[in-house]
Amino acid sequence: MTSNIIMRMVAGKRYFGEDDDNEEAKKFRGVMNEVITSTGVLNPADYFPVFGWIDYKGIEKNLARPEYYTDVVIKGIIVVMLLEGTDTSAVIIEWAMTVLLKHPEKLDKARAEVDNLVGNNRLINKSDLSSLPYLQNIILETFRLFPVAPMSLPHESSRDFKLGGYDIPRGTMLLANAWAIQRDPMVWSDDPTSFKPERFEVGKVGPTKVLQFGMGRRSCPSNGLAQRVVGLGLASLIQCFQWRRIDEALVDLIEGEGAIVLSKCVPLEAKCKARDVLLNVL
Ligand code: HEM
Repeated sequence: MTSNIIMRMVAGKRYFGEDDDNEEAKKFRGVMNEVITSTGVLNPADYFPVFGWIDYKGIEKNLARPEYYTDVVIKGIIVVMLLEGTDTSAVIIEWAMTVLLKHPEKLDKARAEVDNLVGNNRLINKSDLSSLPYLQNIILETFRLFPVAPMSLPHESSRDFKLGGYDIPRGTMLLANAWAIQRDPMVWSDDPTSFKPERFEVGKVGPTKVLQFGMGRRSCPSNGLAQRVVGLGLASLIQCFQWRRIDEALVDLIEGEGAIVLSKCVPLEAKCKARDVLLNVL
């Protein structure tokens, strides 16, 4: 879904779904897999320059270093949109479904909210999202516990400054540990490691404490698009299907390692059954 949205924006084409058997679609999916695998990894040389000199993991030799805007750079921008815009939204929807399957009573509450608002004879659309506060709180709580970019993206200090008593020289790479901040008991006093969408109910903790899109002038430029894609994606899954765990075992919350995007270690597997609304509208 997320790849199709971005590719429709970039080239007016879809490469997943009904028409996914043609050669162009196969080639596109192959290229995307390769790009996600090679750019999603953390490069140890960013943290310890010595790894760059010996080109540990062979990452450096694959890095293009463009000097000016060419077709290659423009292509790079499109690839950034695909990279930043597909995996991120898909991963957070997967985490949200994971925690909801772990807490079926919260899934029931979200389904009741969607059913009450939308009913049984139409599919949810983007104008419904602002009237679904519990769904929004579920998304916020998922972002809090499983920030898509747990260390944000690397920034660089533009001048010397002091932070927490440390001197930080100009040109230092700075990473904000959103994962730790969002589980910090000093900020989240009410059981910070538990999944509690209710903590964001009006009058309690403000949503601005969650840094899911970063902060400042380099924060995510697609914040609005991403919120709508994640909201509509998750709400549609809840509205259209009845979800169950594949067996009695609890769903695991184990995080994958070593990537910029925080995905699950093992992809979520679940059982689903179409709900009446799908039969009514299709
Ligand atoms: C759930 C979805 C998404 C999340 C959680 C997310 C999160 C982030 C975060 C944390 C950053 C780094 C901010 C910082 O350095 O302070 C970022 C940057 C960025 N994101 Fe997103 N993003 C999402 C979706 C998207 C989409 C859909 C696009 C494009 C279509 C996109 C494009 C970008 C770009 C281009 C940057 C770099 C901005 C810059 O360096 O100035 N993101 N995003």
